Amino acid sequence: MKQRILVIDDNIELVYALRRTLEQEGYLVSTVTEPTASIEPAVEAADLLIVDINLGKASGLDMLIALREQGYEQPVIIITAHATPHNVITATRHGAIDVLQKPFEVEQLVDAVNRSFPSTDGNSLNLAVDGQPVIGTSPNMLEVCKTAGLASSNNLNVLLVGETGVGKEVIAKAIHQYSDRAKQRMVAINCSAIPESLLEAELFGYARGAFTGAARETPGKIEAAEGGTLFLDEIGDIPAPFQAKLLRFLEDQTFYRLGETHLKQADVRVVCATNRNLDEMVSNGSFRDDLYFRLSQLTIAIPPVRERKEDIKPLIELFIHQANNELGCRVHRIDAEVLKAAQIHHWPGNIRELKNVVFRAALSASNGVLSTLPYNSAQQANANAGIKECVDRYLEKEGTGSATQLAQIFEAALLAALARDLNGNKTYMCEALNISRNTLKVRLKEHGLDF
Ligand SMILES: Nc1ncnc2c1ncn2[C@@H]1O[C@H](COP(=O)(O)OP(=O)(O)OP(=O)(O)O)[C@@H](O)[C@H]1O
Repeated sequence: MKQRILVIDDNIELVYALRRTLEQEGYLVSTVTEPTASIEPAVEAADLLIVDINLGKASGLDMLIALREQGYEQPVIIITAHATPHNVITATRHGAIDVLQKPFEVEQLVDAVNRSFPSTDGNSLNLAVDGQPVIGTSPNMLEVCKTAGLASSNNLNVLLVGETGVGKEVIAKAIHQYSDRAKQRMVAINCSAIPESLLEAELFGYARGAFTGAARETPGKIEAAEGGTLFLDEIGDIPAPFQAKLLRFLEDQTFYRLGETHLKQADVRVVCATNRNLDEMVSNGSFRDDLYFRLSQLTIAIPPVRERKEDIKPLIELFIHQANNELGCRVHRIDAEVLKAAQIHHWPGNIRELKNVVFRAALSASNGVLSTLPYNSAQQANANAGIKECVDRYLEKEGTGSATQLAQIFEAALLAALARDLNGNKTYMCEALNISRNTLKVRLKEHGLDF
């Protein structure tokens, strides 16, 4: 029997095109273009829904939530021109199996539809959401938000990995805020900031007199997070003895306060983060493999900012707005050339660095325009953090390569550094390199740096 698809979108041309495509694929398609009308009968008859978020006066997300509340369990694919983290996480949190950003290729939709049918076994993806002003509509962030949505709908231990400043804590908060535990607290511990001897007391709590200075009975972070989420940041930095204790706790969520003999039972969801390479640490024996497997029931790799170029402009706009509010600056915009340079900067400190740089620039901006970005001098010294990292990565992955390959890596790093230093001005870049504009364009394109 043919599968029935219901398309809900107020864009008549798009609905027509989708109907044609899906019918050619062998599906039976019905459509709703005026979502104010009662849609339940049409939903009832469908095996899969394709829903736009912005339906004029109505919201596809509200509709999805309402349908779920009424017990409609069909798979839903969300299509939207506004794939913001909030929208993506909310959609996946409420059981959308995919979110496609408009404009999309017809094949992408057909692919998503085809994938949805074999998976009507109750294992469809649910993802998590965040209540923070989280920027990120790049394809890479879309994937992160989808997995965060999945995480928010279950209790699996989550491991967030990514370079410093990419937003691991932000995503941890998102997972918590969109989960059923949102009414309880998310309690964070920065494992690298606590002396080894105090980690256990901090996490499990202690009885009066359990150690010198333990003046009164004190609950630990696990108890503080009861019913909510425990966020263990910098998990790669915990010492071996503590790894064993944490593993024991994760096995059945029971623990003793230090100096007590009464076993306590916890109900917390554990989310961890690290910028270290745990795989490597497991291989060299500095991180227990059993703990690693336990912590990484769901792993979310958050890409560095340089792999989320589409997000840089909205992030800068957000930070300008924040600088205006928090520091009393009066910045209206960033100069177009400066923005271009920012979009190809290496950003080793990721979003944290971007935010600091924008705040500093906002303080010294004149005429309401950011006309330069004061990149960190430490990082400038490293101008070529990029070069070192590229070479290391290259040598790691590829072994020793040919001189030509290495030259390519240096060329890419040189172009990126030059574009940054010259604020993305191609005329100056051509002069500096003594090459034509066309050659510059080709070289930039070849290295994925075209702007
Ligand atoms: N998607 C985002 N949108 C807006 N701001 C963000 C986003 N992601 C991160 N930030 C901001 O960037 C800064 C760094 O984020 P966060 O602390 O979550 O990074 P992290 O990966 O946990 O860093 P570290 O590895 O150093 O612990 C914070 O000020 C945070 O608010």
